[in-house]
Amino acid sequence: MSAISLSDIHMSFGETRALEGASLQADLGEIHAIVGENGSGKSTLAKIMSGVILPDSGEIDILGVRPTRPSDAIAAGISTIYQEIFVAEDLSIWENIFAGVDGLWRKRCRTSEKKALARDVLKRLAEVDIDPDTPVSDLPLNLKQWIVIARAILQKPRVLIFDESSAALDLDATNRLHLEMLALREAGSCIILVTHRIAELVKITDRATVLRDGKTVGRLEKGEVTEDRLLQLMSADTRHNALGSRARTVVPAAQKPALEARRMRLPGGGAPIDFKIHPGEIVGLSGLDGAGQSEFLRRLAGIDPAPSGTVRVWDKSTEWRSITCLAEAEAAAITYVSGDRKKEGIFPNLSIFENFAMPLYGRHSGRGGMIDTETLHACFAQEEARLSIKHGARQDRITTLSGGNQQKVLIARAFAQNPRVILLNDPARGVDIGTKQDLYTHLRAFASEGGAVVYLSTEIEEFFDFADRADVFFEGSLFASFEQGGITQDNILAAMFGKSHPIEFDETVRAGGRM
Ligand SMILES: Nc1ncnc2c1ncn2[C@@H]1O[C@H](COP(=O)(O)OP(=O)(O)OP(=O)(O)O)[C@@H](O)[C@H]1O
Repeated sequence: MSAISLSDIHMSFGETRALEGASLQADLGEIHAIVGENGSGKSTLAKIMSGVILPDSGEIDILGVRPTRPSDAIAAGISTIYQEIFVAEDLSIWENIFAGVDGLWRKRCRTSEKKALARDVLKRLAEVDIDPDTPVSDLPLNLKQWIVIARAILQKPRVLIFDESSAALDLDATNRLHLEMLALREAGSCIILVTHRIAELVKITDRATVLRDGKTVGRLEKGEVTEDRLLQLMSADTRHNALGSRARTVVPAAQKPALEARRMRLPGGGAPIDFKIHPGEIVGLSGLDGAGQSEFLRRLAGIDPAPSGTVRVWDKSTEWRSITCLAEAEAAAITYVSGDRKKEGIFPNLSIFENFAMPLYGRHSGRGGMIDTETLHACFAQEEARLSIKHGARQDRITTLSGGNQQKVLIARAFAQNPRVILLNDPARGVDIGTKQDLYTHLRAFASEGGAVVYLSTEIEEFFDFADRADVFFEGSLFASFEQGGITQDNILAAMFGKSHPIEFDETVRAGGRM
């Protein structure tokens, strides 16, 4: 029998059947992926393995234990890194790294040792040398993600479950994470990997279990884990496999840009940035973490002020209008979708519908401030169908949705605002491959009707056949731009590292480690 065995698991949340006959068998010394569309039950299965929720029925044996509480799982050597980044914002880095595992360390480890360990592990994982007393609230999202990963790895787990936990990491960081996973596998641990980054998964996993609508629909052995096979199993619908390439957008020479930045400098950044996007164009933004692309996008959206330079839009009635704050961006029909939904996207205490409708209330209210809920519900129905949002009742809290479906609500909200320019900051984080492709289709349709799309992604593959141009940031400035044809993995990777020509990468690192 396998070291990890779950058979015929059923689990419902009220009316929602999250798992309906899911099974998984994995062994120590392997990397095992759980794959499936948004809402197919992956996180629920991961939470059952971690003792966070108890299933309604089914057989469970993980290293001889059936965890009924998180502490059972931890005691048996099972560590989990969840999709949402759980850190205590008011505590320091070292306190966060040792939070919850203090009982395991208290007797053996003094505070000074914990601080030293915390500093060392972050040097290795995140390649930053940072004071372990720094409050976590001051840190960017990717460092918070590393803290959570460090906490799990320091427990030397026998089973380590990653639930969509590389989603905040850039390419370089993901490669380092893969090396950690491979080292743990070598040491005899089992890694359970839940991810939508299919290309990455194919490189690193030994076996895969595929879920569809809460059921296990396939188990793939090493040689069988291919992108095509996974897609076939994940979705009964074959439409996702037919993704044609995008015809190049030809911008008339005299056309005014939909949005432009002139001589913009980023805080602590490098050379001033000149940027233009025309109606009908899709521009991809990328770069290693901290290279400035995210800061740049936020300034285009009017969220943060630029230390120097201007952002402006062309409007037939007013001619040029500058954007210096959110209100001006909204008035100019610029919408922004954040990939950090927990921090700046969702309102966790509100319902699914309220999260969608909130920015639309002003637009759909009549005399006396009465909100036209009927129209808003019709808008919701349209977007729900467009993005296949899987949910229970509309009045349920947004937090009852799977992570990917929460993200879809935010994307739906942006579309429903009838923008002229849509700015997306890694929007497909945690979104399944089928929905990603649907999202590209909708963005293309939006562009073909004259909209402009700026799309930041940590996954280079997202730009192929999709973007008209890919702009790559390096050390706080715009370093290189590639047009269709030049948008290749080698060109973009080289520019991310500040090189003008494709670099010879060590294939083992590119593939995620030593196989
Ligand atoms: N606490 C909850 N209350 C109500 N419904 C829930 C709850 N947790 C999960 N669900 C529902 O169970 C189903 C499976 O959710 P789960 O989070 O396991 O999916 P997933 O495959 O991990 O999706 P994703 O890829 O989007 O993270 C979804 O329909 C979700 O809305």
